[in-house]
Parts: sequence; structure tokens; C-alpha cells
Amino acid sequence: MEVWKEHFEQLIFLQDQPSGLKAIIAIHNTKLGAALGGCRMWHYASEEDAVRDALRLAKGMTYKSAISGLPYGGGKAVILGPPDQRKHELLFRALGRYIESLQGRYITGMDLGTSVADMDWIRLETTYVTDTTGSLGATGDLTAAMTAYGVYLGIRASLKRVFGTETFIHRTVAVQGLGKVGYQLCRYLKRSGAKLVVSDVNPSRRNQAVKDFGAHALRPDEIVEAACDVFSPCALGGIINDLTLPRLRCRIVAGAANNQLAEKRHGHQLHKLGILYAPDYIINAGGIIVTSCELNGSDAAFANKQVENIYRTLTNVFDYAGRKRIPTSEAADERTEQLLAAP
Ligand SMILES: NC(=O)c1ccc[n+]([C@@H]2O[C@H](COP(=O)([O-])OP(=O)(O)OC[C@H]3O[C@@H](n4cnc5c(N)ncnc54)[C@H](O)[C@@H]3O)[C@@H](O)[C@H]2O)c1
Repeated sequence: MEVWKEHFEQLIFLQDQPSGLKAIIAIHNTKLGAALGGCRMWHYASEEDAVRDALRLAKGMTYKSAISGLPYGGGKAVILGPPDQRKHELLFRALGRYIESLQGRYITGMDLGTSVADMDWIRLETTYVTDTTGSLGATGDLTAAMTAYGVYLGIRASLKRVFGTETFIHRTVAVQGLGKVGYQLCRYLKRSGAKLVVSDVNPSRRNQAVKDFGAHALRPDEIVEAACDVFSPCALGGIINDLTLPRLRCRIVAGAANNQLAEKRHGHQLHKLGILYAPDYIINAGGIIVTSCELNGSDAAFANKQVENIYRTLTNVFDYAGRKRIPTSEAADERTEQLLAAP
């Protein structure tokens, strides 16, 4: 399985009978610091799916932290199945005890299917947890706001690369997904003078964006082929795939969604089509930057400053890709792997 091929440091299977906890902690790499990555709770179709998800997500966290210059490695916890609600406290406390036994090798936080209350239970057993009540990342608002700000800066860096100027005047950005990040991104873009084309599966969010930003709303199946300068995926992963690639009518793909490329080869295909891709784990690092600031005791103002580094990080990766004539997706991975391999 990938675990050997990808050089994961540790894969832990946890079982606690009194609480019913069945979980996996994957620690991908701790070279640059403790493995940081949230705890996901999901009804996986199989145990193998859960392992695969934990490994994939943990590796993604290593790359995101490393390229963002954060002193953390990558890890992830996944809890299998939505358990009996009444067992929640026991379950998360059991997980907290396992995390404590790792003595700081792994730090957890919120992810899909887990909440601040769950993190508070973990906190009763260990300090190696973020997103607890009162913390910077607790409500998710700051995390989403910083992610949106980072994506906005990343789009500016991408415009500069493609058009030689980062102005939004006469530029059209198509935003797919008007949730916590996408909506705030629209606010930044509108303020900078961009024309907005938007879509969301939720019609009320589309209507709100039309009202607030004068955006042109499209049906969810239309947004991929909107004529625009920037296509900004802020909804689902895997959106750049065999079906969507031939339909793109943009010069840049730059958005918040995780794992935008369905497969690695789609990064090469974007490159061949002359579409600049802002690698997702660089441009959407605002959230992990907030977590990192929370862990080292910094405040929101400091986090904001740190997020501004995304512009430079992306520009460096674009330069590297340009020098080597390789896709930006590959350049991001290569640069990250060099950082991880450095003595
Ligand atoms: N919130 C963060 O801090 C953060 C950080 C990094 C990455 N991300 C990623 O960014 C993306 C957006 O995050 P979010 O927090 O805004 O999520 P969200 O759940 O608040 O918003 C997602 C929005 O996308 C819409 N949507 C779903 N499917 C769609 C489709 N097919 N077409 C158009 N719209 C669709 C939903 O209706 C929703 O409004 C996710 O992929 C997430 O993993 C988020």
C-alpha cells in the first residue's frame, strides 16, 4: 500500500471498547515539526478507504506547512463512522488520551465532521489540540477569512504572472462556491474592481451575490465554461478533471478548494493548455497559518501578516516552474520536497 511507497513515518490504529472509538492517526512527516492536521469523522465505506484518506490528508498537511514556511509536519486523524451521539464525550476523550501518549508528535484540530465541542473534550486529556473554545480558529470565521484573503492575494500574484499587472480592472473572475471562503473572496474581488461570475448549488447564495456584488450568476453546471480570466474553485475537490478541462475558458485556475486536480496529470494538461494553475495547497494555506499562529500564541493581526507571504511563495513557485519549464503543480511538489530533504 502507499504507506511504504510514500515514506509515512507512522500509521496508528486505535480502538477503545468502552467508547466505541475506532480511529486512525497517520503521521506523514515530522522533519520540520510536530505533525499538524485535523481530526475528520466520516462514515467510510471500508477501513481501507479510511486508511487511504488519512494517508492522503496527512501528506497534504506536510506539503502545505512546509511550502508555507511553517514549523510543522503533517498528520491527520480519522474517526470511523458517526458514532452514538451519547458516547461523544467518551470517544473524544479516548482519542485525546491516545494523542497525549504521542507526546506532541501529533497535534489535532477540527475537520469535516468534528466541532469545537469535540476539541474541548480532547482538550480535557491533552494540550496537543487546537480549535478549542476561545481559540483563534474556533468559530471557523477567522480561518475562512484568512483563507479568502490568501486566495485573493494568490489571484493577484497569478494575474501579475500572466498579464504583467495585478489590476482587477477589466478582469473577470468566475467563483465556484459561495460558502464561507468563496463569499468573502467575492468581497475582496469586488472591492478591487473585478467583474464577478458566480455559482453555487444553493440558489439563495447565488441571489445574494448578485445583490451584494452585482455578480452574474450561472447554474452550477455552467460555471466551469464561463469566459473569464480566472476560474476560482471554492467548492469541491477534483474539479479539474477529464470532463472539465476541455470546457475551461480561463487563463488562470486559482481558488480555495482542496485537491483541485483530480489526478496529477491534470496539472500537466493545464500547463499544456497554457492555463496558469496556482497550486491549491499554497494558495489556500490561510487556515493553517491561523492554526500555526494560534499554537505559537500570536494574534489575528499577526496571522494576517503571515498570510501575506502567500503572494511571495506562489511567485517563487511560478518562477521555479518557468525556469524549469514544468507545470506549477509539479514545481510546488518539487520545491516542497527540496525543503523536506534539506539537512
Ligand atoms: N474554510 C476554510 O478555512 C478552508 C481552508 C482551506 C481550504 N478550504 C476549502 O475551500 C473550499 C470551500 O470551503 P468553505 O469553508 O467555503 O466551504 P463551505 O461549505 O462553507 O462552502 C462551499 C460552498 O460550495 C457550494 N457548492 C457545493 N457544491 C457546489 C457545486 N457543484 N457548484 C457550486 N457550488 C457548490 C456549497 O453550496 C457551499 O455554499 C472547500 O473545498 C474547503 O475544503 C476551506
